[in-house]
Amino acid sequence: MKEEAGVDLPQVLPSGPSAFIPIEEILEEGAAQEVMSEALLSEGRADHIKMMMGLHPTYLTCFLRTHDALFQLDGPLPLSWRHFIIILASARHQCSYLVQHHSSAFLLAGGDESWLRGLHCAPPKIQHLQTLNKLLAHRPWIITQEHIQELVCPGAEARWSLAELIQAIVLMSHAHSLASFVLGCGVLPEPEQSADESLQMCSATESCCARDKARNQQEWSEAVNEVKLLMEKMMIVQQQGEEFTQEEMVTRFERERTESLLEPADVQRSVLPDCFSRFVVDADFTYQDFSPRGVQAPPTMRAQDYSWEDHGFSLMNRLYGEMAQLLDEKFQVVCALTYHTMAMHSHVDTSTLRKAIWNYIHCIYGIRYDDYNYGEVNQLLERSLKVYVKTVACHPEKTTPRMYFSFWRQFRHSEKVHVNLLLMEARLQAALLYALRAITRYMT
Ligand SMILES: CC(C)C[C@H](N)C(=O)O
Repeated sequence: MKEEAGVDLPQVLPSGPSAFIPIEEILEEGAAQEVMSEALLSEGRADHIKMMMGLHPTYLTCFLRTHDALFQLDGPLPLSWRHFIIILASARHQCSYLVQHHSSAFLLAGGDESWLRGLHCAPPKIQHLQTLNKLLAHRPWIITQEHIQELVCPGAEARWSLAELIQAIVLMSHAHSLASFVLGCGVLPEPEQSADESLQMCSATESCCARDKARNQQEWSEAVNEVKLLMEKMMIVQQQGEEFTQEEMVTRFERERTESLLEPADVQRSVLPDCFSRFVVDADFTYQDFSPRGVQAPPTMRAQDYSWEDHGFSLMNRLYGEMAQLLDEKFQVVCALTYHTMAMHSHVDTSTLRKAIWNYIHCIYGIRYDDYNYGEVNQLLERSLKVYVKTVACHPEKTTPRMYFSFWRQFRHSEKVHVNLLLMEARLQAALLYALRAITRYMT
C-alpha cells in the first residue's frame, strides 16, 4: 500500500449526493442536462443516484428506461415482490442506500410489513431464491442447470415459472451491480434516510484528511506526467500489429486473472449489522474461495462459447423480450460512451483504455475473449485502478475513500463515475451470462 500513502484526500463533504465528489462539481456538469430536469420536474427532485448518473446523460436516459421497466410495467412478479428481491440482493453487499429505498417502496407497493423483519418472515417461494442470490452476487460461474431446475421443476413446492425466474434474476443482478455503483461512487443516503452507514464512511475520510498543501504542487505535476505516459502507452497499444499464438494469449489472460486474485481481499470479516443480516443467509460466502491450497480461480468461460450478443440476448429475448432489448441498448450505450477526453486532454481516442477496463472486469469473473490481448490490461491499468475496480466489482462494501482517490488522481470525477458505469454494466452482463447459460442447459 506504499504507493497510496501520499494520497491527499479532500475535505469531508457534509452533504450532497456523494462522499467522494464535491456537490458543486456534480451540479456544474450534470444539472443543466435535460434528463436531469425531467427527473426534477416529474418527481420534484432528483435522487442521489440520478444526480451522479446525470454526469453522463446519454447513459442516464438508458438506465432510467430499464429501471422504469423493472418497476412499472406489467410483469409476472407483483411489484412488492420485486422491491423485496432488490432488498435481498442489496443486503448481500451491505448497501444501506438500496435496502432503505426499496424497503419504503416495498411498503408503498402494499408489501407485508412483517417481511421486513427478515427473510424467514417471507413466503418460502421467495426464501428459495437465496442460493441463486448468493451465487449471482459473488460467484455466478457456479450456477448450474440444477439450480434452475430446483426452482422451476413442476414438482417443486412453491414453484417458479421461467418467466418469473428470469425477472427475479434480472432484478437481483441489477441490484448487485447498482450496489457496486452506489458504494463505488460513495453515494450518500437521501435526506429522509438514516445516515448511520455513510457517517461511518465520512469519518474514515476525515481521519486521513489533513495533509500538507505544499506537497500538492509536486504531486500534481507527477500526475500530469502520468496522464501523458498513459496516453503514450495507448498509442503504442493501438499501433501494435503483433500477432501472438493462442497459447500466449491464454497465458496472458491467466496472468491477469491470477494477479487479480492476489489483490488484497477482504480477509478481515466484520460482523454484519442486523439491518442486513436478517436478509442474508451464509454471509461468509464471498467472491473469493480460500481453499486449503490457496485461492481458487473461477473456471474460464470463453466468450466465443457463450456471449451476450450471440447467446444470452436471444434467450432473454424469448423469455423477457422487452428487457432483453433494454439491456442490450444499455450495454451498447455504455461501451460506446466517450467524450474523447483524458483528464486535461481532448480529442483522444480512449477505446483501448475503456476496452481494457471492461475486459478486466470480465477477466475477474472468468470470462475470456480469444481475440483480446490481455497484455493491454497490464499496460494500461495501473495497480491502484485495478485494486479499486476489483474491490468495487467484487466486494463493493469494502470500498474506501482512499481507494477512490488513489487511482487516476489527475482525472475528473465524472471520468471516475464513467469507470463505475463500465464496471457495473460489465459486472451485470457477466452475472447474466452465467445465469442464462444455466437456463439454456436446463432447457436443452
Ligand atoms: C473513463 C475515461 C477515461 C473516458 C474518457 N474521458 C472518454 O471520454 O472516453
